[in-house]
Amino acid sequence: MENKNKTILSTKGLTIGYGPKMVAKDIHFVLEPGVLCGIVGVNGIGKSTLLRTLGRFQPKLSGSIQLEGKNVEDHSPSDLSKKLSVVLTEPPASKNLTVGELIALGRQPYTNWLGNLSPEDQKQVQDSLDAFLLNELKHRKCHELSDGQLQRVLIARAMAQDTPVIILDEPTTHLDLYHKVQILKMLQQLAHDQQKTILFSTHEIDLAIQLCDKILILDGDTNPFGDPCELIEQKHFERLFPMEMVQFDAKTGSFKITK
Ligand SMILES: Nc1ncnc2c1ncn2[C@@H]1O[C@H](COP(=O)(O)OP(=O)(O)OP(=O)(O)O)[C@@H](O)[C@H]1O
Repeated sequence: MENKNKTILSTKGLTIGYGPKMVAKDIHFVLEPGVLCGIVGVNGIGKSTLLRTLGRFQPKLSGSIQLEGKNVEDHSPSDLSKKLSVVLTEPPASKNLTVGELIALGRQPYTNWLGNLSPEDQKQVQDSLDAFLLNELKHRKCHELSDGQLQRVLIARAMAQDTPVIILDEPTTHLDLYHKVQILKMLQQLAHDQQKTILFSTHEIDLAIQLCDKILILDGDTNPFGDPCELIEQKHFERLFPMEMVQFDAKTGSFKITK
């Protein structure tokens, strides 16, 4: 399943932040095609800042980000839009569009300036509608959707963009447990079946442990990265929250309130 020989996205000694303000440093990870990777860490530790930096929405402070063997800064904007798609937490400005129209926007990097869809573009849009169970909602306006439905549409748009790397900021926020699992399983399937590299931030640590191939823990110190089982064995989850409040149970891979 995993392609062990080919790195698609990696960071080395990456420091992120805003102007003079450093948010996190020493971020190292290496991701291959077909890998689902979760980023976890306490509120304000820098998960969104990292994703925004990887997507080039803001500059890194130091270190390197390599995308397909090239510094991410050296990709032209049009090249980048064919390599990396980003789903951020802000709702799209284009919520007045129908589901089909919003997903078709994912094909923008490939269409002419009129935005005409070729048969290949239409196939990608249809495949994305199918994969995220959106056919029945195709003609609905996006502002009429529930949070869970809208989240599926945004991910389907990223799938239609057909980039090897997809980055998502908290794709399961506001969803009930069933729909959190549904979204994460869809992401897992997209990663494994289509060899996409998918990186997302989440507070659902127990679900990430069960579903992700890799996890990056932003902890304000060494930022461990690895297989969920490895990270459990190395007791990294135990150190995530103050023990007097919550404790990690390595047997079940979940957190329990300290009595
Ligand atoms: N535009 C900004 N300018 C300056 N500092 C910012 C900006 N946006 C966020 N920060 C700060 O950067 C730090 C990291 O924020 P970030 O949103 O990346 O954390 P997070 O891990 O995603 O948090 P959460 O889990 O609460 O979403 C915080 O201290 C935050 O206040």
